[in-house]
Order: sequence, then structure tokens, then C-alpha cells
Amino acid sequence: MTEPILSIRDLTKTFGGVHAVDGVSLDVQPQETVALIGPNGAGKTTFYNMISGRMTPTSGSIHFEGDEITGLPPHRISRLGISRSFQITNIFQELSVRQNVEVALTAFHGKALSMLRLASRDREIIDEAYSLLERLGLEALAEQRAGVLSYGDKRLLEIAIVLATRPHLVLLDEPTAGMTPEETRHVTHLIRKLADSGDYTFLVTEHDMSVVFGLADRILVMHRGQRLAEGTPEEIRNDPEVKRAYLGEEEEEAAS
Ligand SMILES: Nc1ncnc2c1ncn2[C@@H]1O[C@H](COP(=O)(O)OP(=O)(O)OP(=O)(O)O)[C@@H](O)[C@H]1O
Repeated sequence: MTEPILSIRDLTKTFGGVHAVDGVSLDVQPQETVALIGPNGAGKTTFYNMISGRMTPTSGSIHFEGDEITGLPPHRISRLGISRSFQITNIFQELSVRQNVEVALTAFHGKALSMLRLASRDREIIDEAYSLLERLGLEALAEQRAGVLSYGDKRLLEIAIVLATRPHLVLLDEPTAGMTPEETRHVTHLIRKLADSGDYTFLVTEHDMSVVFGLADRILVMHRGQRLAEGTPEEIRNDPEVKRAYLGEEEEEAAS
């Protein structure tokens, strides 16, 4: 068996008396797509924030590619190869779709981030930008101003920008949140293709179960900060405890 790319042991975060994440362990193998799911307040965001360095764990450890990264600041973690896609916060609205990816690639390749550099039209960067846009199905929109893209296409551009930094592990935060059903299907299909290419390892949080079951090789279910279950989509779909946790949530909502 290969070494996990990400290895998390007994990760815990408490806020006062609240155990937001309570002793959760997880291994992610290279090229795997793992989904992290759970009802509202399960601790998913806190778990993610600890991996990306936005929050320091109360206890437990996180190893990435064999090195301990527990408690490192976000910029160090990102430099080591973990990238997190936020909801369209990295996009330069006034630049074209292509230029947005070129800026990310230029920064990644350590070249001077000037418009002059962009204007010089470095062949390597142009080719790589087009290849990324093609992988995200955005090549026809390459010359559009990013600000006029649909919400779904902006989220795809955000993923292209994240991939431009050649991350070894990509954290996708609800990649289809706020999308129409058609956009959701399209984005799920594209991420599945990226995952199937074997070039990426994904850790995904998502509320939409059709997306989770369409994407994940393995699913970790959290509930009230703890690990409730872990398994293949099939195992999770049929797990009575998982059903109960989600049904319980619906019953609570119905009663309130
Ligand atoms: N900064 C904080 N201070 C205090 N409590 C917090 C803080 N962040 C999260 N919590 C609590 O920790 C628990 C887990 O929250 P978290 O946001 O991680 O859950 P989640 O699974 O991401 O939920 P959702 O699906 O609703 O986004 C909740 O009870 C929440 O109120």
C-alpha cells in the first residue's frame, strides 16, 4: 500500500466547551477523491480550517507527504502543496478568463507579476493556461471578462486558478453550492474527469449527496465533531447510523 498523502490523527478543536472536532483521524491516498460530509454543525469547516492552517488544532496531528504540518500558517501549507478553493474570491473581475489563469501561473512560476510580463506572452504560460481552461471546459470563454461569467463558470475558473499552482492536494469547499441542477451536473462531471486523470488528489466537502456519490472514492461522515462512519459510497449509502444522523437532523428541523 502506498503512503498516504495526508494523514490525520486524533484531530481535535474545542471552542470553550464545544468540541467542534473531536478526535477525528483520516488517511487520504494519492489520487484519491475523499468526501467529508455531515449534517450542519458536524465540524467539517473546522476540520478543513485546521488542514489549511486557518485554525490551530487543540490536539492531534496532521502529516502531509510525510512531514508534520500541524499548526503551520496557511501560506506555508499552501507552499507545501495544499490548495483550497474558496468561493470565487481569487478572481480578478476585470481581467479575461485566460489572463486570470495566466496571472496564477505567472505567480506560480515565480516570474515578475507585471502586465508587461503578461504582454510578452510567454509561450509556456499561454499553453498551460489553455490546457487548464480546456480541462475545466472554459476554453470558449477564454477572452471573456471574468466579471461577466455565470456563477457556475466563475467557480470553475476558481478551480482552474487553484490548479495553476500545481497542488498535490486540493481542498474543494462545496464546489457546487448555489448552482443550478444543470451547473451542478456539469461541474460534478468535470471534477470527476480531473480526478480520473490521476493528476490530482481531492478532499471535498459538499452538502449535495448526488455530487458526493458522483465524485467520492471514499466518504468520511462526521456528526457532532466525531467520525460517525467511513467507507465507499455504497457502504455509506446503506449505513443505518448515517441515515439516522441525517434523518435526526431533518426531524429537528421539522420540529423547530
Ligand atoms: N469560531 C468558533 N467559535 C465557537 N464555536 C465555533 C466556532 N466555529 C465553529 N464553532 C462550532 O463548532 C461546531 C462545528 O462547526 P463547523 O462550522 O465546523 O460545522 P460544519 O460541519 O462546517 O457545519 P455547516 O455544514 O453548517 O457549515 C458548531 O457547533 C459551531 O457552532
